[in-house]
Amino acid sequence: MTEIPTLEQLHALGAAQQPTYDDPAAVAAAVTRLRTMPPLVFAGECDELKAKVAAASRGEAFILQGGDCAETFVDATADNVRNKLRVLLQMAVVLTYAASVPVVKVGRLAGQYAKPRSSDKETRDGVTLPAYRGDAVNGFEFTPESRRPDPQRLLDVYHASASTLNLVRAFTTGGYADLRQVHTWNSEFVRNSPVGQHYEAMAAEIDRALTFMQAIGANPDEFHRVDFYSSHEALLLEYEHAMTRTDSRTELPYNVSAHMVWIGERTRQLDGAHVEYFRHIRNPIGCKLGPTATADEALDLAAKLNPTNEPGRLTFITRFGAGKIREGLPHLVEKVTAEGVDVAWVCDAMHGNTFETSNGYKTRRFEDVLDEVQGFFDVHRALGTTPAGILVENTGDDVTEIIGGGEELDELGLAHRYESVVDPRLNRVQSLEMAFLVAEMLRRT
Ligand SMILES: O=C[C@H](O)[C@H](O)COP(=O)(O)O
Ligand SMILES: C=C(OP(=O)(O)O)C(=O)O
Repeated sequence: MTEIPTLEQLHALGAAQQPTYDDPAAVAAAVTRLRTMPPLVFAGECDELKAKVAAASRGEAFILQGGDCAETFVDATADNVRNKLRVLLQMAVVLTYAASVPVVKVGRLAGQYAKPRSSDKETRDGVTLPAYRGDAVNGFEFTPESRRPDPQRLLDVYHASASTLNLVRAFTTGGYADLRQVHTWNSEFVRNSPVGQHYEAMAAEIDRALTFMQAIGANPDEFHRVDFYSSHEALLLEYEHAMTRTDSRTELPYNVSAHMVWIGERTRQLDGAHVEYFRHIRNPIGCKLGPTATADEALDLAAKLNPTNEPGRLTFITRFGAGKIREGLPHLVEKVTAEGVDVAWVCDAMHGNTFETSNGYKTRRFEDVLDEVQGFFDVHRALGTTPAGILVENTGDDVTEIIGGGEELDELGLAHRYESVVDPRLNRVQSLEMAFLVAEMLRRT
């Protein structure tokens, strides 16, 4: 169980969604180099997150997992990282204050560079090239050179993730995330929107509460830092395997490229390479479950991924779509619960709600995203089980990728600032609106 299978053994099981490299020696060289790189996270931090996920599964905390669909190297800048962190901090403070529950903050960042795709190829104007699979694999530009899978990019992922995580650690421990900065996270653009004003009013209440707590002797340093964790889909076996190390405290293997890693909907085959890899690492892990997942599959996955039923170890991230969740989720949750399986249920309100507009943009409706979260809460309330968190794809910028929301963005408005390289993300205002609405749902549970 603790001995990690070799890369060759994993590939022999059949690994879905892997790039086809044309230079095996260059792949081997990149893997060898990665194996020498220092860890990006410590095993003890992963254990700490596991304990928090366990608390969320008992209803004592709530997980907010958010960030880009796909990070890009060019966007790994200080401004972008700060903006992403800022919107997650704002969402977290809204959820914490409005629902009176500790929020476990997990970024889809510092490693979210590889994407599963529906098709291996993309055709434009009669030209067919490999599909873009994330900056970890190839470039977005539609040229043969750019779309060629390049193993050197695996090392670029490491460096971009290291600098992102370094900055996140500086922001979250160095004062930027201090609760007394709650007003400064409300940037000009958001402040002028109705939801921004709602946030300002709440921030003023938080200020008063903090002043009161200080007056009665609370230590202000308690508000100075926040715990923030990194996560990504562990898709590329070469990268994830090379970033697996033995923890010196316990002699157990951990993926040290992120605190939490998850298995995607397209790579969760019970006998496939990803499940085999994941069952060996000791991080808290997620597994996506879409509308085709059966309760028996979920039970088999839990038995394989968490045979000792360790609390906080396994999160099932459901992504049914707004139209299917009320019908599909109850049976799954009921059966898994009846079997005594310890799991945290998180709602990915994005991936079951994607569609293409008539003007060619991949988008989602804000109302569908919310409806899926509402369905998730409804199902858990009806069954007496615990909604442990939400997963969103969002950004700290004012992009126009998801229609609807308070700004009533329509299909034509998508063209204004559509920047995602794969799936559409909630912008800053939509993220904040969502936080207030979810806080309301959470308060009622
Ligand atoms: O983020 C999820 C998947 O990578 C994405 O939805 C796949 O998109 P595609 O259908 O455009 O390949
Ligand atoms: C690809 C993703 O989701 P899914 O595996 O659920 O399609 C994702 O969360 O980036």
